[in-house]
Amino acid sequence: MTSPTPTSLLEARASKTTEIYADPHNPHLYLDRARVYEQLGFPDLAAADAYRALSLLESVVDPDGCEFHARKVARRVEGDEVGRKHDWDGNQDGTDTTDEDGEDEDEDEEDGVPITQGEYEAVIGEVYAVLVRSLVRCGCYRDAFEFGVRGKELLEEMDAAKRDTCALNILNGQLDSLKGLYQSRTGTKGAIDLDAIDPAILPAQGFARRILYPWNEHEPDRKAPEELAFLNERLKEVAPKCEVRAVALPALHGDVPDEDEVSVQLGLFAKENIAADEIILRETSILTATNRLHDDLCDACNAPLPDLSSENPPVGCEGGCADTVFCSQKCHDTAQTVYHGAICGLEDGLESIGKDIPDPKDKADYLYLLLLGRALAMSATQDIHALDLPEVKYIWGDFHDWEWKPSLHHMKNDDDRNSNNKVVDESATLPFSFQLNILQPTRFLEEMEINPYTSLARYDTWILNTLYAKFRGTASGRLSTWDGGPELCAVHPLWCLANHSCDPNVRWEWGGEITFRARNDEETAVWARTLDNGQIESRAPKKGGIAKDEEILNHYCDIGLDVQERRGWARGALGGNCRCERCIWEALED
Ligand SMILES: C[S@@+](CC[C@H](N)C(=O)[O-])C[C@H]1O[C@@H](n2cnc3c(N)ncnc32)[C@H](O)[C@@H]1O
Repeated sequence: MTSPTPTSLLEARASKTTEIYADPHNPHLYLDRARVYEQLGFPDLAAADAYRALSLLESVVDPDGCEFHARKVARRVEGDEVGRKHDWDGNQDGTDTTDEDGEDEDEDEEDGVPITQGEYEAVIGEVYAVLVRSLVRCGCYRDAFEFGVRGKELLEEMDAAKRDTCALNILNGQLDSLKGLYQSRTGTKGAIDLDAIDPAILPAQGFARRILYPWNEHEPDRKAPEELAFLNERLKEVAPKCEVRAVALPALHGDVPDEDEVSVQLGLFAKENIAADEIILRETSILTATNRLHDDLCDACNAPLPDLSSENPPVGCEGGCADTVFCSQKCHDTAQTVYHGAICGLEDGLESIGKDIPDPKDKADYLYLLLLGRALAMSATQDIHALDLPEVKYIWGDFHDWEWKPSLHHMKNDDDRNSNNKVVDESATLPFSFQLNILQPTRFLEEMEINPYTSLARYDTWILNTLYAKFRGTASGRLSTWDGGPELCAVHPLWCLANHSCDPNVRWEWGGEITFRARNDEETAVWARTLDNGQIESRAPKKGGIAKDEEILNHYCDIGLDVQERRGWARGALGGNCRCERCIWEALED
């Protein structure tokens, strides 16, 4: 047997995906693709496929409790044999009904033959083993533990002759390592029963690789002249004195980044001199999300709603959604064509997702989920791939290069993680959890009355991960005046092209629209550092205003903090420690 190569694995992934599009309720295909993803070093995508296989298989033993039923596409071939529509090597026969996007055009829910009890028994053990092993590899220990216990119990209850002992051994091994993790976290020692473990002690959030997937054909070459021209056309409307240009920034990835390495990205520049205090950019966005329930904010742009008694009072949804209110007729009409059309009338189910978050620590992560929900609604309403939405396509995802790392798939638990529960793989910087990347997005689709299996070409997990990577690199957030927690976030696709400096030349403000205003003389940063002899040295602040061809520099953290604190706050948004001129000078690194 020849060992797999990245090329052969990518081909296997592509052909399995084609098979899935044509046979979307077949759990065997998801299990097959999960195995390929494991070998490719994507345990997150493997977990998502294993969970799809599991959810479909559950319909075999509990048909009434499941909305979607496991079946495989069949055809009548010579001799009345029932077989697959596709060969295992991925070649399609002439009966394919999928369109370009892989969506089934005839959508015949009853297409195919049901998966039998025998098939269920043959694969359920392996499905659990792949799911649990993959979740452990991502660091999603809590869900890995819960699925592990469920799978173990199920296999142990099975007739010994039918039991998959290999899968049971894998589950036991994974549960043992989770026990070890639990004991190290609780300081307990000695033998411990599984039912004595409180899963809430185990971390639920792990990490996935933040990369441009090798099969992602939606990412534009943002530095190509025609793409820059397109962005500049859009920018003319919101920032007529600014221009998007390519710029070489210090590469910040990695614990010890190479000081000479640069990352060529985009940035905003002044096309002409700009006076202090001049507002140079005004942008509104519809890619917004709030976790406030039944709020006094516009559903579309999240600006405060006008008074009921005002000349232009708030506008209710004409489709009858009681809690969906807009600040103006314009926002109402835009919403219908941009994101609300596909979800109009479905608010009861959708409202329950991601809003009422008990643990304040999780609020920011759930805001990203709500932003994801908005992007799904935009994609469904406009009938366009979410990665092709103009609000999404051109924004920065802070992706690492893809390298095939088969070693990732032999990862053990704690040995391969650092103390922050982070997989020691430099590209694994995308927060990933079973809830936020697998379960809740599926709920969104179901509440939107979209079948998550037949719509995979539009809403597969790698697409959601790519959206999350883009949102986490660019969204701005607003804190609640009530409890100080995050309550609003939005992506402003042109505003977010501005890079960071701890000596910025603009301030930003976000009400209904987001603005950049050129700093004046009183607002530019004072540089100060403590020398080895304890003396404080400072530098006079720059003049306000921005000269032609100067880069527009935003600030991703409070510039009044000292260098270490600033670096701490901005690290997430920058992907590493800030190395702007002020930081280098203040940290005595020059
Ligand atoms: C919101 S985006 C800014 C626009 C981005 N340069 C683009 O091409 O779209 C944030 C990313 O820009 C880069 N960046 C911004 N300011 C930087 C700085 N001062 N030094 C290095 N990288 C910076 C980081 O990669 C960060 O993840």
